[in-house]
Amino acid sequence: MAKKRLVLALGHDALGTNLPEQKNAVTKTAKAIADFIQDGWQVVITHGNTPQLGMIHTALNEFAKNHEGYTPAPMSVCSAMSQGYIGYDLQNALRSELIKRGIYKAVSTILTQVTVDPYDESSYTPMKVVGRVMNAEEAKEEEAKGNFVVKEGEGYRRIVAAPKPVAIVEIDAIRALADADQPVIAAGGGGIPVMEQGSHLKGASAVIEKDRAAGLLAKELDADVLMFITGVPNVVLNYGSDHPINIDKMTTAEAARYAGEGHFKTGSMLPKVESSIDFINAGKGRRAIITSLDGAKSALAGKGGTTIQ
Ligand SMILES: Nc1ncnc2c1ncn2[C@@H]1O[C@H](COP(=O)(O)OP(=O)(O)O)[C@@H](O)[C@H]1O
Ligand SMILES: NC(=O)OP(=O)(O)O
Repeated sequence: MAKKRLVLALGHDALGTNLPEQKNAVTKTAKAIADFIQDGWQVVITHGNTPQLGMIHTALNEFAKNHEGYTPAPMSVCSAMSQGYIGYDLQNALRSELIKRGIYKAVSTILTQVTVDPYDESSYTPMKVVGRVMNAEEAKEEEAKGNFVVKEGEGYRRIVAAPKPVAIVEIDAIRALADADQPVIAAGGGGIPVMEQGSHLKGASAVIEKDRAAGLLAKELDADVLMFITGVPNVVLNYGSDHPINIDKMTTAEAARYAGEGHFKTGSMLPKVESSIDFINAGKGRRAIITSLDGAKSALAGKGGTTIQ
């Protein structure tokens, strides 16, 4: 019997937000992923990247500002670096966990590019926050360069467009590894955003929402389950109020209705729910799960978490 395919989208909690945190977090995350593999799932992993991207972008660009001979690094190059860095930690943690369990499978990371539409409407309303907190003077300098900033507390942070993912360039390579039952990490950070210019792919100064890229990945791979591992065990209604209601199960029609009523926050829960609806409606017998790392195993077995079907 063919193995069932699981696309896992890892959020901040599963990765941490700096070097030591990530080193620790991936050890725990790898155990959860190894459990799925041991239980017979074929696993494809994707992940967020904004803390790592911010760290890399700040380090390179601040250094270049103050040191002759160094040039600033574009967002797309930093995105590629973040895929390499996160993939490196994750694939080694998972490889090690699998070996401990007597499972010998190559674990790889595919440097993944995702095409975006240069006229995507997100260009007009940048919303993805990246990088360190700046003071007012630095914020002005960014704006003078044509970049956008947003006020956050006492400081400012850069915001970039989050265009919709159109196509995953390396999808055939990802599928080949998944078909060979090799765990593969792909489309990290939503994929490196690129624009098609004839045969050339030009990096875009944007960040694709990883939840939307995860949905596309799951659709393209015809996955059985799309699971978002995030900071909460359940999706709730009336989020942020004093009377939240846990959702255990919802249909795509119910999910769309709740989304329309404003229960899911833009840029955090909303893209997870919308990607789930899109993934489920594009095939048969599919389900999406939104839960925390601790709840992941039982949610996949049908207990706990939020399931959309
Ligand atoms: N309706 C909701 N139910 C549960 N969590 C919500 C809801 N709306 C917004 N959230 C927030 O969304 C967060 C998860 O999204 P996000 O911060 O993007 O994390 P991740 O890095 O895991 O993708 C939760 O930790 C919670 O704070
Ligand atoms: N690219 C992206 O959406 O990353 P986060 O999930 O870390 O925000």
